Amino acid sequence: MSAILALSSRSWCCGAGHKLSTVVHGQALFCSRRSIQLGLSANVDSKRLYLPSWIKHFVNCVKPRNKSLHQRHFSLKGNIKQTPSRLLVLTLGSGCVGVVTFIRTFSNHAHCEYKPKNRLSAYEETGNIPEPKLPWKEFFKLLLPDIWYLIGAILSALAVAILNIQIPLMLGDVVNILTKYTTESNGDFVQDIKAPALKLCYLYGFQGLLTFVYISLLGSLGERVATRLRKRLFESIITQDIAFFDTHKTGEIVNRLTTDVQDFKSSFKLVISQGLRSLTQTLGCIASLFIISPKMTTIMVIVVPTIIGLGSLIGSVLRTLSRKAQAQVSKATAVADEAIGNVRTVRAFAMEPKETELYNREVEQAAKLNQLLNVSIGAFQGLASVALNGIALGTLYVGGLLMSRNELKPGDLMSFMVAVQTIQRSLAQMSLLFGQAVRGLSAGARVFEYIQLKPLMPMTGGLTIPYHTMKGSIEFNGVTFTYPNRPNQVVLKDFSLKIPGGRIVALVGLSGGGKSTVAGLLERFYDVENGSITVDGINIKDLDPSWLRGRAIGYINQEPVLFATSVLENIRYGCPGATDEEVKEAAKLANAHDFITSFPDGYNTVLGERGVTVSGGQKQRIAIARALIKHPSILILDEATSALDAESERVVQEALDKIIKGRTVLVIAHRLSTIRDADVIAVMSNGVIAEIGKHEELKKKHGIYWELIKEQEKGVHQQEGFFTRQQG
Ligand SMILES: Nc1ncnc2c1ncn2[C@@H]1O[C@H](COP(=O)(O)OP(=O)(O)OP(=O)(O)O)[C@@H](O)[C@H]1O
Repeated sequence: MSAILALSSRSWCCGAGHKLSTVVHGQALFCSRRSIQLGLSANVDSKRLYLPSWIKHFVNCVKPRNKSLHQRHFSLKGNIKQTPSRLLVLTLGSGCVGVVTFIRTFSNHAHCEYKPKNRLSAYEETGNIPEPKLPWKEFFKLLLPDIWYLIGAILSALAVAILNIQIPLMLGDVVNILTKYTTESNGDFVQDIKAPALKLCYLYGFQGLLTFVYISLLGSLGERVATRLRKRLFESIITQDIAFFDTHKTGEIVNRLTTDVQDFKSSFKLVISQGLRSLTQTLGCIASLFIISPKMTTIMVIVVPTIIGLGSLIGSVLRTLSRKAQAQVSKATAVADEAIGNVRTVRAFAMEPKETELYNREVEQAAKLNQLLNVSIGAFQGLASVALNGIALGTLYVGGLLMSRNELKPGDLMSFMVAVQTIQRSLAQMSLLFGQAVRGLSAGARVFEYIQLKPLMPMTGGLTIPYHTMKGSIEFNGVTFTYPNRPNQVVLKDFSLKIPGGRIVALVGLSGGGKSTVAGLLERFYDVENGSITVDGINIKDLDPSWLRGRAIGYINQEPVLFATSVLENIRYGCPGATDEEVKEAAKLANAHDFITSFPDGYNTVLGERGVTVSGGQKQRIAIARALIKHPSILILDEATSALDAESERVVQEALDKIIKGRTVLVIAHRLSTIRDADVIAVMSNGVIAEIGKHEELKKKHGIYWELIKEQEKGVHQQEGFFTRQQG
């Protein structure tokens, strides 16, 4: 549409005024890559209007020659009646095409809605979740430390806008002098043009300088705010309750830290720079218009608000669409994150094609939504462009009429048109910014949603028990527990267990009986609903959680996770202040020193992501050293050896036997042979303790424990038979 308009306006006029048009448009644009892509058509629009040529055409039309006023009026009408009316038809026609495309794309989308029925259902957005809103108060608090950057940027952006309002007026003065010299030859042109031309030069110079100032200030402000936002978001995420991580996917969380913060930052910068500038220019230019011609301005004041109203209506549809598109991108990222994070499992099941298919499907769905969003934004901008160009044509028509009646000077019409074009460009930029602002607002709302999420459990604060007085006795009193994400399944029902200080208590039982849940509750990963858990008689809710987890309890589970750093730092993770010697001591106790020193880089050997570059047994012993270095009074061994082969199990078990001495130990084990010597064995079934006693006592009872032993012996025999058959 704009191309047609540009071509038509070119064909109207004789091509003069290009230089002037370049100067008028020579403003620094400050957009993100995305907004430039989105805004291409809008920017092209404004660049192709060649206003001075329009004016020249009009000046030619109305220039007093040898015609009567009536003749001039008639010829003007004839000239502008045909071409602009054709243009208006074309303009409105292309606008209709835009509307039809917009509606069709929406209806197409309704047909190809994709409903995954696989593991992706975990990422499905529940339709009833209310859209988060940006908490403005919180946001301003975050801005406060850099308020001077913001004030500086706003003031310089406003100054640029005010200069932009002045420029059309100055251009009008220049054009009036130029027009004077096209009809008369007496006078000093250089002298006459000097003052307004110099003024224009100063204005352009200042405009360039201030543009540099506000862009630099905003750039710095954006980075500082985004950094603060990321820090606060990460701190909030990492301190959330474990229940939060049961219901939120890693990819989705990471997306908020990366894409959402980035989108919010870009939008914020754009809205302050271009949005504020465009708004000021629009308001300022409207004031100028009133000064130049109140008649023409009145017409504009009626038309423009109607267009803005329609724009807001379409905008609300775009907001919903943008939210859907963002959620879908998060979903695709979450799929990739899970597949890459578990690449060994994927490889082991030869699921690469399935994972690729799954990811492709999600990415395509995201692309579809984003394309729809872009098309919709395009349609929106197209319509906005139609409206704005219509305004320009209308102004030209009315202005021409006033000129033909000598009610307006050519320079004034020039000023009016440049001001109108400034308004048009500003409005086009604002419509372009709208899409970006919508994205930014919902991205910001998503970021603040997590920042404001308050965990139910504190990270610090509460009682601590001095190391030398701590006995480590533990008591579960009538504990009832349900996982927050599965409220209908009661995992522990009135569960009671006493673990005297310095004793070893083993928890055994069928899979899913609630053994790991008991360990998790002792670590206070979750709070119990009914009953209590005490350490040395103190309810763990009254104890300092960071002391409880960081000092009092050492937790070793079946699948320890190591970090992609050196062995030394991995062990030191258990006690950040530990010396190298203390790290080595802990490694020796965990039977890890020898294999660590056999690595070419020894303790400085860097482990792969999640510790993939060491064997299962080695990983487990590094994890034991990491738990030991904090000298915990209580040890939880949750299936610590069950993932290991017989040889690794033996070495790890040796290490465990050494470290459990003098500590209160809760052992959870499947292999009953490993807990025979425990002081007490508790057999769990369906969330309660079904049997309790020593190994021999329980065996004699011929109950669940005895059944479990029989089952395991049968399994061992079957395994032995299998190997014998294989060898035979
Ligand atoms: N994070 C969780 N969210 C919801 N339910 C859970 C969660 N973790 C475990 N459960 C459920 O709680 C019940 C007890 O699980 P738990 O892991 O404590 O059993 P377990 O006795 O340790 O099993 P296993 O011997 O197989 O490790 C199971 O039904 C399990 O599905």
